[in-house]
Amino acid sequence: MKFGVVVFPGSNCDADCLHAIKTVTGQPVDYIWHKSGSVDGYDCIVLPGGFSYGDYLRCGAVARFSPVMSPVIEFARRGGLVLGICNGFQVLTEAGLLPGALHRNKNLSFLCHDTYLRVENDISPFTSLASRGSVIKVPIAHGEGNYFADSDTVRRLEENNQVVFRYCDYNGEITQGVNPNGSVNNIAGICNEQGNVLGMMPHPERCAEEILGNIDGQLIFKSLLETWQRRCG
Ligand SMILES: NC(=O)CC[C@H](N)C(=O)O
Repeated sequence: MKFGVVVFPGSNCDADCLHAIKTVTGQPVDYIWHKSGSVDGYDCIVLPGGFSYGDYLRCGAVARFSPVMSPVIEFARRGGLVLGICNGFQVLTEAGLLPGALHRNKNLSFLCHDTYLRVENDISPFTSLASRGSVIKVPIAHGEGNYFADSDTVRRLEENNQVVFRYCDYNGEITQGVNPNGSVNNIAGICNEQGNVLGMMPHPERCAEEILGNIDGQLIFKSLLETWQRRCG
């Protein structure tokens, strides 16, 4: 399985993603410069976190027009696996690959701390090794992570099982104060209707090795590999 990590001007989690993928999956992984006109030969494209184009206009609003995004959109439409983390999630909503938008955090502060996530969908390619209702601890680091969509869209996301991760407490309960940024329905990550595109605000690459004191983020990378091996191996 071959992974590609897109590098936009201002990406700052590209190296962490590449390292985590290589370490956790043992699979080949390349950087893909944002000016690239092709993503041929890759099985999973990762849009990493950061401050692409300095977050000008809105986070992800400029990166969405990078040359690489046309082949990424085409790849996603053909069913290719695409993972957007934090700024990558913002790029995916701007590109129309995922519905809704990421607004400024409700307290208008940049937030950088651990969060607990309840796995709501255990059949997605990104969570196939989890069980529904299990809880993982994954850090956030964002200023615009307040997920918003109109009520019809949110209803559709819930009905179609597209909410993959929800902010919760360490027990998996949705209690007062566990929603860090004001996201509607405590949404921390969603997938598209087909399930091959995931956007999540928390950073699994920052908690994927023992030395970091938390390996919960491995779930996403190991699930991707497991899914790919089951489908194509
Ligand atoms: N870590 C990130 O990807 C941050 C994304 C974006 N720059 C924000 O502040 O919301």
